[in-house]
Amino acid sequence: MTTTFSSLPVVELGSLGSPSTTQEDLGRLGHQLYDAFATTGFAYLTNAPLSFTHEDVFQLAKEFFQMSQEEKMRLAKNTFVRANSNTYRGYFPPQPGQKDNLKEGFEVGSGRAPASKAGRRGVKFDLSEGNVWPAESAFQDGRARLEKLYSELQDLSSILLSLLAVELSKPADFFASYLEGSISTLRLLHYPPQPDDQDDKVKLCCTPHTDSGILTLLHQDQTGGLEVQNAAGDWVPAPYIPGSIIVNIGDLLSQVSGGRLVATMHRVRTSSGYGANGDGMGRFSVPFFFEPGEACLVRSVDGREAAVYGEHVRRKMGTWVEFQDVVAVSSDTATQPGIAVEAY
Ligand SMILES: O=C(O)CCC(=O)C(=O)O
Ligand SMILES: [Fe+2]
Repeated sequence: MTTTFSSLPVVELGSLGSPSTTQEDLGRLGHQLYDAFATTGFAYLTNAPLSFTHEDVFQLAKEFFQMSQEEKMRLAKNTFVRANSNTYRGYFPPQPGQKDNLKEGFEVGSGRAPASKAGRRGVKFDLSEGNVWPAESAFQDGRARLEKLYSELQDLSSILLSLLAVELSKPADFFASYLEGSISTLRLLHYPPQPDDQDDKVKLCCTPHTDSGILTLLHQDQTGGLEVQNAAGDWVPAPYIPGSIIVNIGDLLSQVSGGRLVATMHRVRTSSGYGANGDGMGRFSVPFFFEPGEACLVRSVDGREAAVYGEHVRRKMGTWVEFQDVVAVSSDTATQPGIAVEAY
């Protein structure tokens, strides 16, 4: 159960990167994380052991979205460009019909070659497919930087999960099987600036939802707009705190914990301005979704719930805006060669 929190707790992770960390330090961190996820479902993490600064991450996101639309559409999922074979990884353009979810994104998986193509040919969404990348000339060493960021966020998720396992009275390696063939997703998001209508209605660029999976690590820029719902139904702002990332848990981890931990509703309001940096580019965020392997059998700590992870994703996909039927794309993109404009 969430509480009537009015701000998100802050968990200081500095000791994780230190060679003198003791078991006691780790135990303390585990308690703090458990408390945060049991009451709020969300926390700010400070001093996370990442080699990337906040600026590095958003520099990377901006470099990606500033590429030409043509280069980005070359990476579009085949929902948007019939000629492309990527079904699950890659670029999705803003969909004008999605007024409260207006965003473009780029999704990257582990990049590991899938064990076998058998049984995967012809599936509508291949959850284990490889990544697609912009041309080196358009994105310089962006691929290497994204792969490194992915790997550091995967390692951090794995450490956080081992701390949580202990809090759930399980061995620290309780979640180790989730790492085998893990299909975690690193998503770059850009919410383009929106016109400032002169009325009092709340305007959203990401509608209320809970994350569906295990653990999310979110980098957000200084624009603000992220809000988290407390037990009273109030939307509590979760603005960027310098040097922090946000962590929250998804529906599946809530089930795994036997309901001890909560997956909390959140949304993003559009800001009236044009992004915190006054650069007129809108808002950027970079969520990383820690995910088990497609074939991973996910069990609850008290042996009740069980789901095969890939099946869980396929069940949830219908609720993800990026995978809802694409009825139209903008006329700009529709006139590009090779782009199919039709429902699937
Ligand atoms: O953009 C954000 O800050 C949040 C995005 C989000 O909640 C999501 O992609 O699940
Ligand atoms: Fe989310």
